[in-house]
Amino acid sequence: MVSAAPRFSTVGAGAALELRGVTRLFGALAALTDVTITVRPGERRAVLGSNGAGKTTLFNCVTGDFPPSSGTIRFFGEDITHFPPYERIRRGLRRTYQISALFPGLTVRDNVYLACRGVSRGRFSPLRPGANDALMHATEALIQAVHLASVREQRVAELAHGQQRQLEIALALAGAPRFILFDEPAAGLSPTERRELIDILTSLPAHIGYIIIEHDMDVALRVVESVTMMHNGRVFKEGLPHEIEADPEVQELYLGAGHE
Ligand SMILES: Nc1ncnc2c1ncn2[C@@H]1O[C@H](COP(=O)(O)OP(=O)(O)OP(=O)(O)O)[C@@H](O)[C@H]1O
Repeated sequence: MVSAAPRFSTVGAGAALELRGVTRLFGALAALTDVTITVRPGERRAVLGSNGAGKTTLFNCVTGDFPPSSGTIRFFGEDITHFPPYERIRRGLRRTYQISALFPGLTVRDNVYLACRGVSRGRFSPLRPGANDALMHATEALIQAVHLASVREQRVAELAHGQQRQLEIALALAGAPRFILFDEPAAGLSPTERRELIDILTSLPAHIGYIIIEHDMDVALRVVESVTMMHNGRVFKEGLPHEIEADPEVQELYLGAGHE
């Protein structure tokens, strides 16, 4: 049955991401209250909830943009609760944003290249023979992974909205991530673009786990194996996609009237 208890907990060293008792206050407002979530390596999880449920704050706590007021966050066993964002990135954590973080005047290829260069930390030093080849190879592999090979020389400003979202996924994939936080990647996509997105997400290498915030249930429940439902800053339910979809309380709260 679907329950509010941390249903998928595998407490201990085996977790990719483990939040324990995470609370985040903004003044008197508790955006998150005592959130405990455990995600296994390679696991794909949807975080659902109405507007204001605390989903983005959850991401901000994990990335370090807004650290928790209390509680702990472990990433592959390491306590990262107080790490700055770049230390988390260095350990293989990535995030996409609702608002585009692309360079609109540059080509698709240059955007991906810069992302690979930015996270390479000298691994692809241009001063070493063949280093640039390795960077170009990584760039091309990511362009292929997000189905943008036919527009690799186009400027980002000329791309369709869906292609821009695909490019954001390529940037998140730069530098061998272990875990990605996807913030509403299907927002504003056409039905065709959504199908493309589902295809890209389900084709990611199996070792890359992710959490996806997504209001479009058709997308969210197709690309994950587990769901955490949030309400008023707390974990409300956890379950398998089909359980969450069929749950009367979830339907009442989230799928019913009033949800955007
Ligand atoms: N920087 C902030 N300062 C003050 N309050 C904030 C801040 N960020 C979030 N909040 C508040 O915390 C609560 C949770 O917001 P959050 O953005 O995490 O929800 P959400 O589930 O992501 O919503 P949405 O689906 O609308 O993006 C809301 O009441 C919001 O107003």
